Amino acid sequence: MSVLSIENLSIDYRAETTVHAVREVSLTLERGEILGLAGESGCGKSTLAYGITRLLKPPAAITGGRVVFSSREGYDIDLSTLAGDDLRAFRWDKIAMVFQGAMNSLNPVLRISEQLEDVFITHRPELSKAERRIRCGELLELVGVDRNRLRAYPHELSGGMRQRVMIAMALALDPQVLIMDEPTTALDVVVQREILREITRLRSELGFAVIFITHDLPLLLEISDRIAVMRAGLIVELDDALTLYTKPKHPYTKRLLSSFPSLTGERGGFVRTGEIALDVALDETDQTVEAL
Ligand SMILES: Nc1ncnc2c1ncn2[C@@H]1O[C@H](COP(=O)(O)OP(=O)(O)OP(=O)(O)O)[C@@H](O)[C@H]1O
Repeated sequence: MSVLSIENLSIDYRAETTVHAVREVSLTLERGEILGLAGESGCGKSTLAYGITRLLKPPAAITGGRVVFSSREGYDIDLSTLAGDDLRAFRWDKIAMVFQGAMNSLNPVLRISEQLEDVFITHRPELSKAERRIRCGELLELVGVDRNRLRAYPHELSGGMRQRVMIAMALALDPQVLIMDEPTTALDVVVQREILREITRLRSELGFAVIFITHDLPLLLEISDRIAVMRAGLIVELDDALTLYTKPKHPYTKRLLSSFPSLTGERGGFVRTGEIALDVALDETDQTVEAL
């Protein structure tokens, strides 16, 4: 059962010359799956993410296609029919996003509690102050941050913790889809692994689907159920992670795979076989830390 269906979506940047950044992309996101979107810089990954959520600003324009959301309650919404407040509400409620460097978008002069509470004040006005407080504490603990950090200001938290706060904020309203664009790229590798583990755990616990965007193919092979490979605005290959790794069809996918030595070396430690692969990778990072 799909939760999101992208049908022939095309997006142009209409600057001095027109760039066809996304070209008739069709994809379905199944309920509860992690779909990885891979491809080198400039291939259109972020434009696609912004297009799905209709966060594009001029000179970007959707020139064709549509995105349909199928709720777990059983109704469909064509996102192009939403505008203004409806669209904003929809974004937090049903589809939430975590973008690269999102942690830097926390307001430096407000405590974490105020920023988390804001989401509830705006979208769940029926909650009492006490209920909001409880929810905020629960949310922080959900992403592995102690609830006494609610009183902290952003600068008092590490980058990894701030990114966890952003993930908590994205999950506040129990969305059905989470779009993550390079959410861990700015973090060191140990923190990155911890956060990825958290995302896969939360996905199993809460059942949301994820579109995970990164140029880091080894990382995608670990965490994704399926992977779409994008090149010059087109999806050139889409398959389950293991098949894509073991039997890539498109020459570009083969090239992309061979550009990561960790994938072609003897160890092959990055091959995804579910949680175990992630644990192995984590153990390896732990050992590296110990060795240091
Ligand atoms: N504001 C803009 N005006 C004109 N062209 C743009 C604009 N933003 C992006 N593009 C072009 O659209 C194409 C897709 O860019 P996009 O940022 O979506 O790629 P990406 O795969 O997400 O890259 P990265 O991983 O570097 O973020 C590129 O050719 C880029 O140069």
